Amino acid sequence: MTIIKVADESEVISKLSTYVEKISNDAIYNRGKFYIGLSGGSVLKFLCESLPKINTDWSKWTLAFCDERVVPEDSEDSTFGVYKKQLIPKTELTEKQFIVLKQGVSAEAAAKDYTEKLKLAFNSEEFKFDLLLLGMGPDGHTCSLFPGHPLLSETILKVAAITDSPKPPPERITLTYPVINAARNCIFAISGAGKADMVKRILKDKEDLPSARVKPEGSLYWIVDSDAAAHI
Ligand SMILES: O=C1O[C@H](COP(=O)(O)O)[C@@H](O)[C@H](O)[C@H]1O
Repeated sequence: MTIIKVADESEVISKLSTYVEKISNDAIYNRGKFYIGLSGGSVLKFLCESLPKINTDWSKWTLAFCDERVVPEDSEDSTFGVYKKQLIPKTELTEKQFIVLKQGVSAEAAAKDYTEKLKLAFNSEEFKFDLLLLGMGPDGHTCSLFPGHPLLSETILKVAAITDSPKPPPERITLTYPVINAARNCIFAISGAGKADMVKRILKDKEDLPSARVKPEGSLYWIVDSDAAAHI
């Protein structure tokens, strides 16, 4: 694990640009494609600012979601809805490159459908992402994997439904650890004093919280600004 401490949110954003540019270009050079998993919450804002700055072959990108809320695409809670408005117009990406949630079905049906879409995208039963961009909530959750939730032990499903998310909205789908931990790279991007206690509990005290269970086969990076890193 590599912990990268930076001054502030703007440096989190520029560090993210550097890493995503390098990892995407390495993947495209070595395998001709780049598979990335995006998160919502604060990471969404960081990515909408950092991704347009990078130099890459956008046509080789396939973008999926580490988690997504089961809401209409035009809802402000829809993670894809925000990327559609705030990222796509600033890059050469097209909507077709995003693997999106099926609309108008239950969380369980959406998770099954998302699994099938990932099988097609990867042309495999194994979903090996080049990069997952992750956020961490103040309770230590990542993706839609929350402390104490039974989904933390999921080993069969690759994409699971959750209908009792403690953070609204309650219905979501999420990648599970077998997929997360198969990734070639995972990056957490964390900013602000509101995350400082949890950053300490995970990175210093090594508490067994959802974000601490991200231990990919590949590389793990935590980009943390000085407010979030205040206690480590
Ligand atoms: O609900 C969610 O929360 C986490 C963390 O969000 P943050 O705003 O505290 O950074 C996010 O990573 C996840 O994708 C999202 O659905």
